[in-house]
Amino acid sequence: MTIDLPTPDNALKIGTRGSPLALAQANETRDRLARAWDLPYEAFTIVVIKTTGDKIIDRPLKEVGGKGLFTKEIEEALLSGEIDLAVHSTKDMPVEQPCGLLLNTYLPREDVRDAFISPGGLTLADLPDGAVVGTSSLRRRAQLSNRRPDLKIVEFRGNLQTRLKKLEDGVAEATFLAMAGLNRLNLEDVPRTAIDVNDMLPAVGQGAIGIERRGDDARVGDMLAAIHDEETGHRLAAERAFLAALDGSCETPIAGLATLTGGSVALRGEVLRPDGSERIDDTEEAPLEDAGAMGEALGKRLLDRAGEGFFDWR
Ligand SMILES: NCc1[nH]cc(CCC(=O)O)c1CC(=O)O
Repeated sequence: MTIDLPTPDNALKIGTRGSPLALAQANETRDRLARAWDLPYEAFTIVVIKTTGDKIIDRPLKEVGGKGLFTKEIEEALLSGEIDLAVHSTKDMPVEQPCGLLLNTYLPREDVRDAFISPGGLTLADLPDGAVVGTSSLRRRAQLSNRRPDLKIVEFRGNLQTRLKKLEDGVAEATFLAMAGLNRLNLEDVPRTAIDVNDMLPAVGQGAIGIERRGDDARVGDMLAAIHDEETGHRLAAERAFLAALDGSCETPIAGLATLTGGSVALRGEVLRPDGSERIDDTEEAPLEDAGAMGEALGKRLLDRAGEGFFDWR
């Protein structure tokens, strides 16, 4: 295969948000591409793009509304040719991409678990009755309310550093973060305990870096093929088809995690009422090639069992 590789004079442009986590993910992508194709770092430039979600930091995202708050400007830059590929946290990605764009390259997945973060070194089970916990995630809020209706949950937005500062300031006694984010930022000092996935099922796509590109850009497609992780790809095919069937937006508490055993993919999915008063979960398994169809079937089954109005606030 001969492909026209980028050079320092004609560098490949990698688009990303500007948060420390987003930059770490863009750097990992650049490192893997440089190694896979034996290119110098200078053959890539990292282009930081500010998204609507980054600009609005004082309101819960569900009030701002809509999907793609963290992706719109980045996808516009891809379509206009301002960047050649975009690096995302898959968990933040809508299930469908705009016409002309493809999201099907995934790097090897990090730890998928949520972390319980408490400066006092507490675990979830130790939290005293009525304790205040901060989170901006509807899924975590619903899962926590389901297990511990006694806790008081407060809104906690901002990037990882902002949230850690809020804990230091005593705004809440504990919060949750993805293990993947802590690991990618080498935040060994942050007091955390990893939560078993059976106690708190992660978000679809959690821990996976996804790379988006123009569908007609064969050169970038070839370059990305060298760093794609097949196993993560199969897991994400199941999880994202599950999410799509449930019409998951940031307004619905949904969790889902696929694992591979031998030649098959197993998926566990969960939906909750926003107030945590009810939780429905189920599992399904299929051969690898049926990952998408299986995910969709499980999503439809949960939707059926949930019935109309399940996700409404009350
Ligand atoms: N919604 C923000 C977000 N998107 C991805 C991650 C963590 C990294 C990942 O899951 O890949 C986080 C922060 C968090 O949930 O703690």
